[in-house]
Amino acid sequence: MNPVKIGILGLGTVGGGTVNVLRRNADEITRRAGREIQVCRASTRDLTRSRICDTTGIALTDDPYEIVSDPDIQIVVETIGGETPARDLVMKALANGKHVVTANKMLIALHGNEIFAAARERGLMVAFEAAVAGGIPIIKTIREGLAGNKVEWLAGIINGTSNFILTEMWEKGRDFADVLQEAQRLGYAEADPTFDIEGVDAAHKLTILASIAFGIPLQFGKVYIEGITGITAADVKYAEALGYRIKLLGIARRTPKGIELRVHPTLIPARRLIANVNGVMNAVLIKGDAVGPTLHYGAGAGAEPTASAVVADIVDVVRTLTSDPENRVPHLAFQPAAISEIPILPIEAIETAYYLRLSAEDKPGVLADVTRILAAHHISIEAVLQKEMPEGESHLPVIMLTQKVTERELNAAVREIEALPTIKGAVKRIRLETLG
Ligand SMILES: NC(=O)C1=CN([C@@H]2O[C@H](COP(=O)(O)OP(=O)(O)OC[C@H]3O[C@@H](n4cnc5c(N)ncnc54)[C@H](O)[C@@H]3O)[C@@H](O)[C@H]2O)C=CC1
Ligand SMILES: N[C@@H](CC=O)C(=O)O
Ligand code: NA
Repeated sequence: MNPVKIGILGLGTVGGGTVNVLRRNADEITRRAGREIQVCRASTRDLTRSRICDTTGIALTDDPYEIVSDPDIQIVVETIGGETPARDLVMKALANGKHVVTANKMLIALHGNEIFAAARERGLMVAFEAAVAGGIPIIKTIREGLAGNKVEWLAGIINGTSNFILTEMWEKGRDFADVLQEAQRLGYAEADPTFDIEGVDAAHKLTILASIAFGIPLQFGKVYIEGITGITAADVKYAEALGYRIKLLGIARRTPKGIELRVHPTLIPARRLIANVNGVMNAVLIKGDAVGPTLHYGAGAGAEPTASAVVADIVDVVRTLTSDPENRVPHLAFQPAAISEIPILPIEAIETAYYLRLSAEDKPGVLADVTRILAAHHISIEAVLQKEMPEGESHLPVIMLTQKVTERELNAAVREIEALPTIKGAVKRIRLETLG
């Protein structure tokens, strides 16, 4: 049988890694797919730049539109990233009858509904395993492996760059900006790294996970997003003293009132496996009603871990080239007509426990005022940590862990605490989840 011909758009970290894995494991991959896979063409913006892969036998172009309209290409692999021109290229590839494999979470989170509809109309596949948690086969796990469950909630460390930064700050006390530069050098970060550190990349991935876990449309605009830029080395140290680690988590939870969708730094008990997921590694904890909690761990970014997912998708597409499109696994796990509009809750309605850090004057009665305000808002305190006065400072750091409270109630209490003359500046708050 003739080889299946593929064209790759973008030969950077992920595109280059994909070529390397396809070449190195060609025999194994052919045995699995049933057909030889041949990368015929690839596009890259700068044809003269050195790259991580050998391009012998691959026709290079700086015009990706040539590839999506090439009648010989059966599968287009999109590893350019971003919205423009990726969206247009993917839509054109589909219009030209090509299956698509993409690593682009932004594209799927923002335009997946439209892209999958176009693919369905033409009986084509759009595979996106690399878009969430890099090399962890999490899309396949939820869509197929957990199909018998009602998913209750999931919580994931789904941005490798920010986990790398938090780990280096926690283990080595390194500077934020310094570690971010290293993540960029290693190819982990997005083209615009603010997406990583401000939680946007994790929110793109959470949008996709929530959709396939609960059978809801992709709704990036409804995710509450808070990144890690406000986390200081002191917060990491205080959390540790209380038995917690701080991780950037994406959380999606089904409640009787609606669905929580949120990305924010979170204190997690240090004894939990997920609290010990460090560096660029990702992990997704999923609670299904039948299976209970399952934890999925692996590299969340980097050339070959991500290529592992891209190549698996290519193999999936090749295997199904001859099968009836109607019988394939639906893009968003649920049958298109069964996708339902369960409401997404606003962040004020969500209940969590909190870590609060305040700067308080060192005199009697100050803590009593704070606890009085918390009690008036029915907020119970789980633990208090009072630190020595830092040198040259006029106020003491006081850390409190609360029990669960709605964000609305906590905001009201924090406003009153911040208005106390004995409290300096803003009260720092980080949400806390026990994930039990
Ligand atoms: N780097 C990683 O570890 C991971 C990246 N991803 C996703 O994979 C995609 C690619 O990321 P990387 O490989 O890291 O990016 P990269 O910057 O290393 O490579 C991008 C490639 O696309 C080409 N390109 C960029 N803009 C273009 C344009 N306007 N027109 C034509 N070509 C263009 C560049 O020349 C380069 O070859 C993104 O969607 C990213 O979010 C997903 C998982 C992990
Ligand atoms: N920038 C992303 C890359 C993988 O999706 C990350 O750091 O996780
Ligand atoms: Na994945």
